[in-house]
Amino acid sequence: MKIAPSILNADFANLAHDVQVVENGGADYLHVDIMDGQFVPNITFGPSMVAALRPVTKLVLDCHLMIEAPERFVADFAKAGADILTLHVESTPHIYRALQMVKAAGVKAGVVVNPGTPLEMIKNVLPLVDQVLVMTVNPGFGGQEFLPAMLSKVKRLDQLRQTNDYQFEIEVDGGISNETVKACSDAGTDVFVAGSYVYGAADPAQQIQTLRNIAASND
Ligand SMILES: O=C(CO)[C@H](O)[C@H](O)COP(=O)(O)O
Ligand SMILES: [Co+2]
Repeated sequence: MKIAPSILNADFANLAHDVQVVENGGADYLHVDIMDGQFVPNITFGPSMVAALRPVTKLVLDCHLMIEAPERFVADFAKAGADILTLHVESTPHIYRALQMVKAAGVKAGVVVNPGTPLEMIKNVLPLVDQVLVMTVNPGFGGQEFLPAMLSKVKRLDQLRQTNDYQFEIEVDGGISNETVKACSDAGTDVFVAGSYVYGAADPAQQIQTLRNIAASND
């Protein structure tokens, strides 16, 4: 199981410090939310943020690209030091080619589906990817409510993976907290993104530990 704090909810004026806090607190990935104001109704940052983060952390940089035609920026994010590039299937008519570009750049490739997008849309790229991200909120903002209907999507994805011996990890993103992490774990999730639950608390390291404990518990 992996915990991936999202810097969307960190203090941007003290980002290196906030990254250190979750790295020392046992995080596995650092989730970097890239938004372009087109694909989603919000703007964050681009490859220069990834380049700035690279020397200050050993954490895996798990970059979630919420941008139109992400294939335009694959080379820039790879050069900046991204470890995983996860692309929305809804963001390009050329998802297969875009994922091939990610892999050719030596970066792990992920595909992501919005809550309204069926798994049928990504069936043909499942043999290609290292990670499948199931959005458990509509993308664009942190602090939204978890959508429980997405649990059946995670379960079906896990079944597809077992039946076909696919190698990808399943990640969930949006509304992950002490109240929702266990259901996601039971459904077959490997990687848990958490923004406001981790950074909205006084002790982010404790929050990471709590998520890990609850996800791994047997009750
Ligand atoms: O991709 C995202 C939003 O589009 C973020 O990763 C996600 O919302 C994390 O924030 P929170 O845990 O507060 O829901
Ligand atoms: Co995200």
